[in-house]
Amino acid sequence: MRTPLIAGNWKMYKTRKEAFAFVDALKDLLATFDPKRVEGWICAPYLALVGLPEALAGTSVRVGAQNVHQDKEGAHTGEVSLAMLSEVGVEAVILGHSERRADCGETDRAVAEKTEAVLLAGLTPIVCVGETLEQREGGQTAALIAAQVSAVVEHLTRADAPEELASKLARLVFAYEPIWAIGTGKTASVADASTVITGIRATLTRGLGSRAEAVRILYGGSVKPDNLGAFLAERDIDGALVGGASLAPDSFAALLTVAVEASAS
Ligand SMILES: O=C(CO)COP(=O)(O)O
Repeated sequence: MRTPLIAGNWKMYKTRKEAFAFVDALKDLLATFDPKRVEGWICAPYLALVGLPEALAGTSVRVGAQNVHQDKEGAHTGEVSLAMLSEVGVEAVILGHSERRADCGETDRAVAEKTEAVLLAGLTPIVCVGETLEQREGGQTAALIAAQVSAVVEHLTRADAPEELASKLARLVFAYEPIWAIGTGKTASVADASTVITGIRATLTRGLGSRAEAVRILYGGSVKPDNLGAFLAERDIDGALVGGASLAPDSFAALLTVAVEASAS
């Protein structure tokens, strides 16, 4: 049984002051219920990460980043390494978000290398895949998503991959985020999301065999507390990657509440 995961992606929102005010308010809300049966993650901008895990201590909410460089260190101006993230208590990293693929030209290859680096460093990668509206309307969704997922799996399982990687593959998380559903208020239908996510698991199974069963696959794109339950009711959808609705403490807590209820039913 896979543990449901609700990951908030704050994107480029919240100063440090705002981030810590959010945590204070969230802790008050979490005092009244225990979201232990689900994992909650807040993926904050870099500057807000410092001190955030300590501020969340005592809750079951953990902290992630939104990107990382794949190299251990080096001449990469403006980049941040896994050692730097680990040192401040970051445990997960969102990789290959469509906004980074578009804004920063991040390729499938770079996303695959970052995924390997994150796994080897003992953190959890949340690998994003998704199609544009044009690609969906052109009937390319299934092939495109399979290619994005395969690029990662083939890299992780290539002949010369480090041996220790094999034992870490079950910690992978994928997020299916149709680009046209991000920040638009228009979600994919539950049936469409489920079809794509079932396809992702099939691609994972071809590459990883039985280890694919442990991989969690999230849906992302205009998820709110009132539509989350329908996605979580699907067998292959293990949680959500949430932008806008993760920014307010009450709606993030409401998302966790829905996930707890879904996991109990
Ligand atoms: O991009 C997203 C999360 O990574 C989704 O954003 P919204 O929930 O605001 O649509």
